[in-house]
Amino acid sequence: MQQAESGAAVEWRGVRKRYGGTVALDGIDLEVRRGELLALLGPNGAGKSTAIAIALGLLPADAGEARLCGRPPAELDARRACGVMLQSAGLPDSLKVRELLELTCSYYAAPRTIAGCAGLAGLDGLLDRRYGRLSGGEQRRVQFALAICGNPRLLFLDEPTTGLDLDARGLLWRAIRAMVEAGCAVVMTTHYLEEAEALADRVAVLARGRIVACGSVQQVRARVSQRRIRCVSVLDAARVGAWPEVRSVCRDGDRIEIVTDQAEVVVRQLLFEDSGLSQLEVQRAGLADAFVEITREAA
Ligand SMILES: Nc1ncnc2c1ncn2[C@@H]1O[C@H](COP(=O)(O)OP(=O)(O)OP(=O)(O)O)[C@@H](O)[C@H]1O
Repeated sequence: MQQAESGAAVEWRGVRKRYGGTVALDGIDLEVRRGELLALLGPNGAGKSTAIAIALGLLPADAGEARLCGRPPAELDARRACGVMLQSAGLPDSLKVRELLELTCSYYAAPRTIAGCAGLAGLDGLLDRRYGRLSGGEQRRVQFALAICGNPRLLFLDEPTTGLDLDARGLLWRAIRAMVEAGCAVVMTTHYLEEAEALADRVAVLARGRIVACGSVQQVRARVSQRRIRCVSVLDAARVGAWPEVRSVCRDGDRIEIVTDQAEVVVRQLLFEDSGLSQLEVQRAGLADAFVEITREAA
């Protein structure tokens, strides 16, 4: 199947969706290209799953449209180019992992080998186990293997690492990176902002059905001027918290941590008031800080 003329693997153009009185998507425009991972971020209920469901043709848009590789999502060829890992899978409990993989591979013209899927998703040793007897994290890895077994050119991952331990999460990150390097376009939702920071080429922040920030992780971080100051100090946290430039302050043992938009002013004041202050660090906003700030503004 040919790629869209625009080069987008998936695109949303003016997409709106309401459920009764609830506006889930309020006109979103977004696209993801081959070899690019877009992290779709947003608080609960922001509209992320609805956006994915519309792109997959599982839900109709009220207005606007989504395209997969330039085609309407309802077209079988367009959907065959996609791998999908949604939040709930509804797989039959009684089938063994190998059987699930063989069955799913059989839908595709050029699937991966079972061993290839198992290696990427960390399923070695689980292939002859029944799906229903696996732990939640093991089931999530099987769902990932099913999403990639057709060698997709476009991969939708809705909170793929929820419930995974650190090793399994690391393994999935490596597999996702390998897919992107091989030219796959990936749309991933996650509530783990360090995951978006580690994997995403671009992030889009949804709030109340609108895209309120979109760009590289650096660009989104740069949207907020916040800095975090950490130091060992005897100053009273409540007193520091009353300075007009300080947004928040907390004490952890002998250390205090301050969030501010005016780091230089606050650092000068700290040093002026506590000559014994030590271990001073100033850090710019991380993606998590930017996310909190941007979604707070949107609310
Ligand atoms: N079938 C439905 N009927 C009514 N309202 C719905 C339905 N599905 C979703 N909604 C509402 O639409 C809004 C967007 O939901 P959606 O599931 O897309 O959000 P989300 O960003 O994926 O949230 P989460 O992070 O919690 O998964 C929410 O207010 C939700 O309650």
